Amino acid sequence: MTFIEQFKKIMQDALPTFLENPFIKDCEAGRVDARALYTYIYQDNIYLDVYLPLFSKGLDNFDINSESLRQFEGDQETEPHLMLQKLADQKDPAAKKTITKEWLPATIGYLKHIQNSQQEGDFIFLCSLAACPYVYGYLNEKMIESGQITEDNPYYPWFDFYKGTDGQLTVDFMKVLEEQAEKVDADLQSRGLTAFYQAVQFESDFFAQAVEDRA
Ligand SMILES: Cc1ncc(C[n+]2csc(CCO)c2C)c(N)n1
Repeated sequence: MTFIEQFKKIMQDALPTFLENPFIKDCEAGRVDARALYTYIYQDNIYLDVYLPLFSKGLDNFDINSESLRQFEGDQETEPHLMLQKLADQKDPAAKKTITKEWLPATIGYLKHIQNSQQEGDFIFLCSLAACPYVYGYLNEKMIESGQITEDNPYYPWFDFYKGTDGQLTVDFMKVLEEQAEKVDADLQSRGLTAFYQAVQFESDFFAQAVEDRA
């Protein structure tokens, strides 16, 4: 298996975990839990404040200038957040005042994981950064393809957004990873896969924590 095939295998194996995730299950059922959505958006803003500058650094390390990857610099994901916020506003705008302003555990854990990966070197760092685009691109595409999210689902625009924008992003990111993987030894490759695997788990925890925070 090539390095990228192993990445894909990790993602495929993780898919059932995402499909059982309470946040994703709400989406699939078209259920709107306003508080969970406001919490997700709030935590995601915290996450992106730290992640996006790191993402830029990760790309700089390898002189990556692909347009599809660079377009995310400084983009706080306003568009997808507004899609979820609209659903929450229609359902229960008062829920917004009840969300916690603290950094939740998966937000902290995920960001720490990426920062620890950065300490381990450029290659491991890049692997840990890859889960963010890969999970959203893969999961959202799969759920639309399989008919789990159809056009009449209120979350359809959100799923379609990531499916649409991240197809090329994932392709470009994987190309860079494959090129870099060829330059490192088997031990580093395996540590890179572990860093990616752990980041994928944090993506799932990140969704779930928004729902688990229900009072
Ligand atoms: C926790 C979390 N993970 C992934 C994304 C999606 N996302 C954020 S930036 C970006 C492009 C660069 O990786 C993508 C796909 C998110 N919003 N929140």
